[in-house]
Amino acid sequence: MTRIVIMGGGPAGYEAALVAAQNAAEVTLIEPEGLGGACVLYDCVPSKTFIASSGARSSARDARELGIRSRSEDTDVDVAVVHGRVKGLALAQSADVRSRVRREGVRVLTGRARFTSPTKGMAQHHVGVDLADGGFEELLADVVLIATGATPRILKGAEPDGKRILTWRQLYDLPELPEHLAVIGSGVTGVEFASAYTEMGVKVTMISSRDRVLPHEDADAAAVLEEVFAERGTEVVKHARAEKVERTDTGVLIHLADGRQVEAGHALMTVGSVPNTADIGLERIGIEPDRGGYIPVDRVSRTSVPGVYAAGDCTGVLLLASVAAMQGRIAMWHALGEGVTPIKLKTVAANVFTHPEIATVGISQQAIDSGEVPARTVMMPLATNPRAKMEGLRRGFLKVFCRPQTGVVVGGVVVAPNASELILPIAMAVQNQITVDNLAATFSVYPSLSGSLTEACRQLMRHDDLD
Ligand SMILES: Cc1cc2nc3c(=O)[nH]c(=O)nc-3n(C[C@H](O)[C@H](O)[C@H](O)COP(=O)(O)OP(=O)(O)OC[C@H]3O[C@@H](n4cnc5c(N)ncnc54)[C@H](O)[C@@H]3O)c2cc1C
Ligand SMILES: NC(=O)c1ccc[n+]([C@@H]2O[C@H](COP(=O)([O-])OP(=O)(O)OC[C@H]3O[C@@H](n4cnc5c(N)ncnc54)[C@H](O)[C@@H]3O)[C@@H](O)[C@H]2O)c1
Repeated sequence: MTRIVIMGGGPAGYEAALVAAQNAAEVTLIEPEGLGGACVLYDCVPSKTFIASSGARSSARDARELGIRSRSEDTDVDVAVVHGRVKGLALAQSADVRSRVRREGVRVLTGRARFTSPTKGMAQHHVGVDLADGGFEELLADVVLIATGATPRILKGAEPDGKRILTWRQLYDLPELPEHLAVIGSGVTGVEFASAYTEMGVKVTMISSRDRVLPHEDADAAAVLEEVFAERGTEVVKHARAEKVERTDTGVLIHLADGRQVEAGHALMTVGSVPNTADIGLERIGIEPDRGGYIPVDRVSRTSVPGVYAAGDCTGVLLLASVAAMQGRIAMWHALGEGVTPIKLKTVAANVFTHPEIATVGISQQAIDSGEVPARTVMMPLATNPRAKMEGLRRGFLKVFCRPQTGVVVGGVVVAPNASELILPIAMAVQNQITVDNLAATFSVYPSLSGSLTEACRQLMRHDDLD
């Protein structure tokens, strides 16, 4: 029986454990915090639960435009209930994962793992576990999966104190909503929290080191978000690199690299993450992390050392729960000799959970505009969609990209309140190489937002095949 040891119980680790157990391996999973990992306990699940509450407040506000009013004009936020719900749901989800992996026969150890192999190049790997109860156990493994994830990056001079200067993991311990929150860093994490707190009625100031928010996402989508921020009074301070965050009597003072200063009540640091790869004994087996500390892997999750795989955020390959889980499963299928398709990043659908949401899949507009990928494009504003009008949606759009000659769909963007759901047909088209003609001929419900997808595809059909 193949002995498999998995370091880390996040989506990469626990999904791998399930696959390995189902394929008759002897599996031990080591995790110090709780199953589901940082994803379930601190990052993805809590933030999306908080965003669900902020979305409920937005719906109450937006309902007024549709003629529905509550007796009081004010919508109160019960922070204790919101935070309690966030933490409770995370713990419940973690417990669900724990019972699922246990049911499959996985041995779970609560502790911290590291390589303890005496020399490099051994056929079997030694993994030492510093157990939470103070004990130590050493395991012998034929295959090891490193799935240790990442933690919030700490900016020197802006060390979080959990009171006024916060990482996103400390937000749900605040006794009240901040009066004025400065969000430092305008990547996906930063804009999701900026949007959620804006929708909660908090005054928010975004500190963006670039000329726009979401520098790595679709520029038109980022522009929509900036419009919404402007309409809701959320200021975006651009070309602004925070150098230091200082505590004051009433809150925080943020010192920017160009000498500007921004005052706020609380500062939320969303300046990226660092992989948890420093203290796991990689040097003992001969794995050299890259400059960012990430573990290099190939498309079936192999590291440079035979029998050692890595998956998830510790590899730096698209930091998404869905990708982490797929890398973990692929690693196990490969290690156990099952047929496996290498991971295809161009088919990954992702969503930014702002208000409105931004969902993307496949080739980006930027890759097309730069000439890197030849494609025809269409952009349909939702404002012309009948269902959007009925729902009072003024902003948002849908983009579809296809190959110039064949019409095969290669990518798309959706900006809409439920973009995370609307992206699926485009993702299916990209994954299965479906053409715009096929999508155009598909019945969509009338009236529906997805009607804009079939309409977009009809527009892309109108072309000269001899182009
Ligand atoms: C605020 C936020 C929101 C996000 N929202 C989304 C989202 O909506 N959708 C999405 O797809 N992705 C989202 N992500 C990204 C997603 O959370 C990560 O991609 C995902 O958690 C990666 O899974 P993982 O298994 O690699 O690592 P993690 O979930 O980080 O799990 C790794 C685990 O390894 C454990 N560990 C560390 N060191 C050791 C050791 N030495 N021994 C044993 N165990 C160890 C840790 O305790 C941790 O529990 C979000 C990220 C952030 C920061
Ligand atoms: N909905 C989701 O799926 C979701 C949500 C959150 C995060 N994630 C994943 O996590 C990844 C990381 O996102 P992230 O936003 O945490 O990190 P990031 O590294 O993408 O963004 C951090 C931002 O902070 C800026 N920054 C760094 N130092 C700064 C400073 N001193 N002052 C001002 N700005 C500074 C950087 O320029 C960057 O734009 C994403 O790419 C995504 O894959 C996904």
